[in-house]
Amino acid sequence: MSNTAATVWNNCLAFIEDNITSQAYKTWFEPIKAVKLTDSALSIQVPSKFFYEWLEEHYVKLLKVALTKELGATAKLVYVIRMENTYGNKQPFTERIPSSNRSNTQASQNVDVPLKNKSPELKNPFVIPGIRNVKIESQLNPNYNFDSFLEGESNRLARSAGIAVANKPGGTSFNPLLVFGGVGLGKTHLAHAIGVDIKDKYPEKTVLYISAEKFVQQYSESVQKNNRNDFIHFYQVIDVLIVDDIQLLSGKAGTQDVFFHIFNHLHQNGRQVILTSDKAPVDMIDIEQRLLSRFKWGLSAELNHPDYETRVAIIKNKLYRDGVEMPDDIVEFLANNIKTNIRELEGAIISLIAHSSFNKKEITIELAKKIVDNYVKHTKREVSIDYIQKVVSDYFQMDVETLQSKTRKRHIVQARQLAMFFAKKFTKASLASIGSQIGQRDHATVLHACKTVDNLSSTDKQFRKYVEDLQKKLTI
Ligand SMILES: Nc1ncnc2c1ncn2[C@@H]1O[C@H](COP(=O)(O)OP(=O)(O)OP(=O)(O)O)[C@@H](O)[C@H]1O
Repeated sequence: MSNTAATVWNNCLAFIEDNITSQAYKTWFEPIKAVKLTDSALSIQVPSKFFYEWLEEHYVKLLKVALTKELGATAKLVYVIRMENTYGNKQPFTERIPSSNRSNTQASQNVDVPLKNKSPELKNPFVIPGIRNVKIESQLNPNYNFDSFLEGESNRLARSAGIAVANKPGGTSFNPLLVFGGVGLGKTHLAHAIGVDIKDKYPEKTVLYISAEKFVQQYSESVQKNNRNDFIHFYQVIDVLIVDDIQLLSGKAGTQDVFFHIFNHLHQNGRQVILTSDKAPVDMIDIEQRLLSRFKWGLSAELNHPDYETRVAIIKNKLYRDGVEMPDDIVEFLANNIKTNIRELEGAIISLIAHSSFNKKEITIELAKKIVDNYVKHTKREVSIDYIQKVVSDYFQMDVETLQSKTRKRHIVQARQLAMFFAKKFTKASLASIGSQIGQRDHATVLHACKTVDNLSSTDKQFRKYVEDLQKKLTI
């Protein structure tokens, strides 16, 4: 019986399957098709250039043994790269690899290099050593590390998950790790800290930090320059991908699609993905469902507002690092007055130090009050959920515990729903976070409350008056 491409390849596959894990076999060998057999050269079709690079880097020896068994010592393997183009063109196409790619490899003398753009086939991988590891600048800020990221109740889960991921990137169930929380609460700092720690522990790993904004921009440039595939390949070789402010992909269907493919590739290959967002996945809008469900695969860890002790610790740590001393009563004053944004807390400290050194004045409580006024005025618009509950409870002459209780009494339910409605309106907190702060309810209850308040205010005159009164009280 004469050999055909299919029979030779099937025999090779049987041998390969016995020698690697079934996951690797499924991922890297099942998608391959044998397309041609001439003399002792077997052509196999692979779905991407990246695929070819991966085979060459990881399985070239195994392929050589398998093929030599079938076709003898002169066996040759030829790759045909056929891309199923999911990014616009409907037709699949066969990619031509420019010869410059080959000269990048640590080539031996007798490399059989295809002429530039002449042939879509990469000949004889057995004599071409693997593609060199590309060096990618990680874009990490070394000052944003775990030592400078102080632990408190508000960030314990996210910080511990971050440390677990850094110890074993891609090897925990926190993949992706999604860190979410309001403005200035440390999402970027924590994301960098994980990357910095991974780089310390695993210097050979390729780590990349990128803001979602930059990612969107790079993608649209790649579309303009018609090199989307290079863009995708670049991201597919990364071991640890950190994307900051992922909510910015909202409404950008093309970028979401490409990110979906990159994400799947990384995830399937055990690489680590770390994302940050100003919202919980459940609150993200205009993000495709299939992508949202990927975000929920791993762990979503929230950064909450820091409690008083953590705020004091953050201030003291900053002063210590800047070599500045400040009386305890001023530290306490700052911690008591700037509660919802660590960036503003840091800003107040910097302003205070600058004022006192430029004007050569002592740091006094009066100066602190003046400076904090700038921030508090600014933050006054950011009403806290505690404050909303207090105002609503006072208005209905009940205490906050009653408002939060499990009772189904109509006027208490309405007060609770109003508190949820205003919390959604006046704060950046997620539905889940509002629910947990107003009587331990879930996000669906908060959503229902918001809809009910909307409906009642357009149909019930008395109820509309409640909404208007409360709105005034909360915006004075
Ligand atoms: N736990 C912490 N310990 C020490 N510093 C912190 C902590 N959390 C945040 N910071 C500091 O607060 C500032 C704001 O943090 P960061 O920029 O990471 O916030 P963010 O949540 O990414 O904000 P944004 O929503 O604006 O993107 C940074 O200077 C950061 O170092």
